[in-house]
Amino acid sequence: MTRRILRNVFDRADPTTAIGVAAAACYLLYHRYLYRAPRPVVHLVLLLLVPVALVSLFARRLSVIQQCSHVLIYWTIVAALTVLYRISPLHPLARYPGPLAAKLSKFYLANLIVKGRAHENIRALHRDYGDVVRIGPNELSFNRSDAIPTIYAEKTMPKGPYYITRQSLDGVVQIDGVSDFKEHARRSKPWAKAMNGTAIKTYQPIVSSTVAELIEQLDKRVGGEVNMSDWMNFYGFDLMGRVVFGREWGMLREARDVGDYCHTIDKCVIMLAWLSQVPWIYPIMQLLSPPAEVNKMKEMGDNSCIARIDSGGSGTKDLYYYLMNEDGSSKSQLTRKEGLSDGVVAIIAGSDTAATALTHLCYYFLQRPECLRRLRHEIEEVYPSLGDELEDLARQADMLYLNACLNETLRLLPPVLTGLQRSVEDGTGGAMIAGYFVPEGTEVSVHHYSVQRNPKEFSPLPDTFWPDRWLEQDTYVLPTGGAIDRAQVHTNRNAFMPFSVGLQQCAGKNLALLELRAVACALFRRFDMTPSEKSNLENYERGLMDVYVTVKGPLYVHLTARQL
Ligand code: HEM
Repeated sequence: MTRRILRNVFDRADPTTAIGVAAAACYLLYHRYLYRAPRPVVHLVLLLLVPVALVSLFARRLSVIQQCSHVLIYWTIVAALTVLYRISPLHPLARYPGPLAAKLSKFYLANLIVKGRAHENIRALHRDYGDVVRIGPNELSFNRSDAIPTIYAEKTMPKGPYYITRQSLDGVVQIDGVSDFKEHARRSKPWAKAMNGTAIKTYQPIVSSTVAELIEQLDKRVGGEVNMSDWMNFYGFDLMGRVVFGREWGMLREARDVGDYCHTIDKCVIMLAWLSQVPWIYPIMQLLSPPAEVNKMKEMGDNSCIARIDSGGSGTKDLYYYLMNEDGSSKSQLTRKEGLSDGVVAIIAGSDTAATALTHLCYYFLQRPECLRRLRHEIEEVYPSLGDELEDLARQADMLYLNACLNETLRLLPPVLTGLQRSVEDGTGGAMIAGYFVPEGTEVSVHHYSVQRNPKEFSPLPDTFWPDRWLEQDTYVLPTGGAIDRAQVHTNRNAFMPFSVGLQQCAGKNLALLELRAVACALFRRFDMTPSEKSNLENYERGLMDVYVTVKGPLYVHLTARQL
């Protein structure tokens, strides 16, 4: 009976109209419910099974070629409706300006990522279009410090679909991809314990001995040419291996990228940053076998974590000791899979970012040697005896000029340049951000590379390395010459967010600052640096790739030992 009715309907219905109605329904489903990275099976059903099944119902009236062309019509209608709606005045973000290509598709941002220039491109968009720019069909970028608390600190906006790449095939999410606030609170508890004052004190001897090894190696290379970018990577990696698991990578000792891990991580982050911009592709990619680099990165972390978990703990108070609750002092416990996943995060999040910040610091001192001389003066004042700066790291937290130099480096070139996407959740009715109404279902972020160079937040000379802006003084001498008084210097600390802000900010900030200060004090006290013939300082910034974290090029210098 039903079959007969259906046959009657399909005998009378116009195939093109039927396919058009089905395509419109498919579009509405995607638009209303499925725009956030659905499972591959949903694409398969809606984009393949539905049109193929539909044309097969008309098989008696359509030739094979006509059937194929009707499937094509279906796809074209879905695509056309998507495009038209995105650029129409009916779209909830229609009032926000931005390039046409960005309004049409996330491939616009993905393309910027592949080229590595997203940080500069988005800044240019803010210059052209204003403080709030539509950088994706459903995405806004803010270049305003008053957007920071609402987006990051008020616990109302969870992480956006960008973070889908933090999810593994078996459903475990790395801590930096956990969007539910309650679940995040559970996952971050062990991190808080691993980064409190007591834990940090236990890491200090490890930091000191790793810095000492770096210095020893650089000492052997005095008079020659040294790629500081490589050496900072070796340091960052070795330190994280030791602090996190007590593991020896031996990069400083062997003066090379042992296991090719630094290089592998760079390749992985480029791939993941691209995929994060088009999150609907990620579940499809997960069905394929992962690229060799991803396997290698996973293997590197897993090898260290599995050995540690299986041995029942080492008893050494390193980061993993706290993370895995090896002393049993905490009620909440990460599962084995969560422990594996966060162990890899610790290595990657901690090694690469710190190495990048230190290389940038060297770059700025090459540009402004007078700043280096002033820092050295402060180091020698705080540590009159050589060697103390390696023994007593606690004093470094209060070194005003040192911290001003680090802030200035992290302001101009934060190691995480673009990203930190959050969502205005469905069902909230939208949100007011910095005086702008943002409808629900919108992804938002503050572009910290832009906001940290915004003249309304940092002036004068927002693009110049000028550590003095972080100091409280009555008068300031400008790097361009001339003096200005305090009222003319504007430094908005609330616009400074290299570690992000709020509950989901960098879990390793305290350790990061400890290691940055330690290297700066020991390195610049002992060595002078000049750019080598191979290094073209003007091209250094142009060579940086913004792939969420920064992939940096070489920084060649000549090292000279100072008379101490
Ligand atoms: C200069 C060095 C560093 C910088 C600039 C930095 C920056 C950041 C930023 C911006 C985030 C927020 C990411 C997001 O919301 O998408 C983050 C998260 C994180 N960082 Fe760092 N980081 C640094 C060093 C470290 C170190 C040394 C560790 C520790 C091993 C670490 C561990 C983490 C973890 C676990 C998260 C995720 C936190 C969460 O989602 O709760 N970072 N970092």
